[in-house]
Amino acid sequence: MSSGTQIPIALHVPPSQLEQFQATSELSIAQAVVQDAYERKYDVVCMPLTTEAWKTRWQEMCLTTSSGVESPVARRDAKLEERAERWRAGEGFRRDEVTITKLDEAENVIAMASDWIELDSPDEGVRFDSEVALRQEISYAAYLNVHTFILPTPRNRAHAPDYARAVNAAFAACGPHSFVQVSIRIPIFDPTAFRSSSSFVHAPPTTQSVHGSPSSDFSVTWEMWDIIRTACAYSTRLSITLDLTPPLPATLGVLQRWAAEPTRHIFLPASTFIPNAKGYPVLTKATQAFLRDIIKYRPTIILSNTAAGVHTNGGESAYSQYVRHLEKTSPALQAMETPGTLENFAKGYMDYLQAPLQPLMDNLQSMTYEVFEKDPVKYYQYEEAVFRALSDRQPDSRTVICVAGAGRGPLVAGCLRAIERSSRNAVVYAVEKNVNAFVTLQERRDAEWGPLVTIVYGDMRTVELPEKADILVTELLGSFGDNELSPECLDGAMRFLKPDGISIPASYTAHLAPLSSSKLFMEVQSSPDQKFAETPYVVLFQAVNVLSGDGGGVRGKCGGRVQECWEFEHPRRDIPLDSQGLPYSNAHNTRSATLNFHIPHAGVLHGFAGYFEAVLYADVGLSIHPDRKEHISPNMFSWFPIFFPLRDPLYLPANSELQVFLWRLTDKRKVWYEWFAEAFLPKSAIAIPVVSAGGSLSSNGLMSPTPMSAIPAPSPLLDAPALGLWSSSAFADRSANATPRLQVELSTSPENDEGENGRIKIGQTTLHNPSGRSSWIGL
Ligand SMILES: C[S@@+](CC[C@H](N)C(=O)[O-])C[C@H]1O[C@@H](n2cnc3c(N)ncnc32)[C@H](O)[C@@H]1O
Repeated sequence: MSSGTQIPIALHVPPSQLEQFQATSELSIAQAVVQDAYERKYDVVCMPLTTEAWKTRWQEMCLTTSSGVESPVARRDAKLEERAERWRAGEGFRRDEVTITKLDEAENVIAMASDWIELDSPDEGVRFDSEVALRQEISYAAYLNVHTFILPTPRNRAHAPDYARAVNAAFAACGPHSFVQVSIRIPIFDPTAFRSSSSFVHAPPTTQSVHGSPSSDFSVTWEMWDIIRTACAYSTRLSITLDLTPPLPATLGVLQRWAAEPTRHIFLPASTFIPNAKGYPVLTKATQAFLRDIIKYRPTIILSNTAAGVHTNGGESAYSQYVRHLEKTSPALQAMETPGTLENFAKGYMDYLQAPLQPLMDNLQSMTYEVFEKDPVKYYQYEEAVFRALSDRQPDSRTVICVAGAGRGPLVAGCLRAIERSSRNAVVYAVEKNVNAFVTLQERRDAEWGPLVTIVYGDMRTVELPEKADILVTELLGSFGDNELSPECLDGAMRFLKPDGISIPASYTAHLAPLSSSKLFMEVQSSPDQKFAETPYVVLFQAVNVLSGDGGGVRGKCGGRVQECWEFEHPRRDIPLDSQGLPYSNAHNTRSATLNFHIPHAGVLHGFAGYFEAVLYADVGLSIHPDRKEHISPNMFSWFPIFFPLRDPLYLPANSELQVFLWRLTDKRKVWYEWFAEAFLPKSAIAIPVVSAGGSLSSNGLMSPTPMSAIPAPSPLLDAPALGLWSSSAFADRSANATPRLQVELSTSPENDEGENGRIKIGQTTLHNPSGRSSWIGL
């Protein structure tokens, strides 16, 4: 058996191999199969629930004609028809038709439904009789407490809804107290390779044989899965057994979509392995990379046909050993085991929806501060920013630093270290409105900090300081930058900043990407209250897929994979202020974004991922932007992304465009977000092949680079060193109130410009959270 941390490896025992096992006085056939697998060092057995005897009886009853020949036209024997009718009325299995009869035989067995069941047969009669057979099998599996029941591959796109409806009905057949998990065996692509050349035909036929046009589209099997899980209302008891029998496509975008689905098992036959130079079984580079990544979800790997000598060297154990090698060298699993990484820190938080903090309205607990303070990266970046700002000041100057929202004091300590490193003359004021944290600040002032630090209790929007500050240091940032009301708090704190004073952070931006995730959608839907589908959450994403691609899309009008929504800059000197130095209204903190995303592969939109990036000072910053964080603030784990859910999923075909509208709105008491999206299909996309995230398929089917007609705006932080624009001296030359970031015009190609007429509207979401009815942040 495997150790607790290893992923389980199962042995697939097909119906033909069951015959090799004999029942003895001590062991039933099922027990003999399981014992044999243990001896061969497998953890679990994957075997059929039924025998050949059941197949034979079903075929006799449901397919055979009086002449014994399967024929749609011949008249059926009246006796057979009567037998079939009695069976349809609810007759069960005979003892020799099932492989398992006792509860203890079912432990450590993944059961497979009869592989001849054709819920999507072109023949209506076969479909209905297959459904009766499935109900019988699944209710028997539930009776025996089988934990997982794998259904045969859907083979016929044209009848995928028939398959889906039958699966949903089968769940009901198990009864309300069953926990049996149903897994659909799905190849990543190319169902034609799986299409049985001799589909059953019921007699007499009631419909014409329709298979739908053969398609090599990578999306077909995923589409069938999407129909099934939608018909089953995203049941948590439904999962995927991903069948890696056909070779994997090389385009990552196609593979990524399976990461956003509940893939619990991977079916990996010996034939998928290729021989290495010494004849040992190994996997192609694409399959290796795919498995190394998906292994982080701890699927059960079902190995098949490993004893058949498909490869000349290594023997049967070489396949499991190779899987273990991939597991050991999986970067995702390694990161989870390495202290100091985000993955290690957040092991228990993956894909869990958390309500964002409201540090302005609520007083944080000491435990919450304790968790923040475990992240050395954030505090180092702040210290470095203050150090650079101090170093840019005259050596003989006196600097007043104000840390507003000091919490338990880690930024104060960072400022003191920066003062020492820069050898500047400076004092620190620490402002905090959390009465409880203020006790900790008093303690640290007395025990650690001494006379350089003055602590002030109060709200930075109203408190008075004895002198004005040169540098205002705050960390009021949420996962989306402004969602913990940093803009509003800083408006108040600007009263005590000198006219030429600076804010750390100088600016922050919010970024968005369209996201698919069954898991997150199911979590949101688990509450009937619509409020939960209109609330942004903080989530560490794992089983998700970003649906957008880079490259402008078919019309050349789309932006990048992750797009910037808006920006806040501090200090902002263009706002009229009242006699107390406060803005008259909060209107200047409203924002709106209209973003156009290219969707290269078909997918289901479940919501949006939100990220932030902040310029602290010069080129020192913080980022959780998925493509830039590792360059700007590597291994920082203080913030997880934000998730804006959708109330209903929105299907997006390959090469579609998604236009997203997001608003940050405000009244006197609160701030809230509203969101809405529309889907379009470019007219010219209807005739073109699938375009991948990183390139396009040319007419000969080979990859060619995508023409970059629209480029994403570069990061102000990332691009700074490369362009040499934001060195400290270059920044010092800029006007004091300008934020150091680049403005880049998005270019579009006029020859592709078809205007609004160039695309057809295909769908939209509802408006989420109108007037902040479900979620808001209190001022
Ligand atoms: C995210 S915590 C950061 C704490 C600390 N600076 C750190 O980095 O560990 C934000 C802190 O700002 C405080 N805060 C939020 N709004 C404030 C306001 N208007 N006036 C004073 N303090 C505020 C909160 O109580 C909280 O302690």
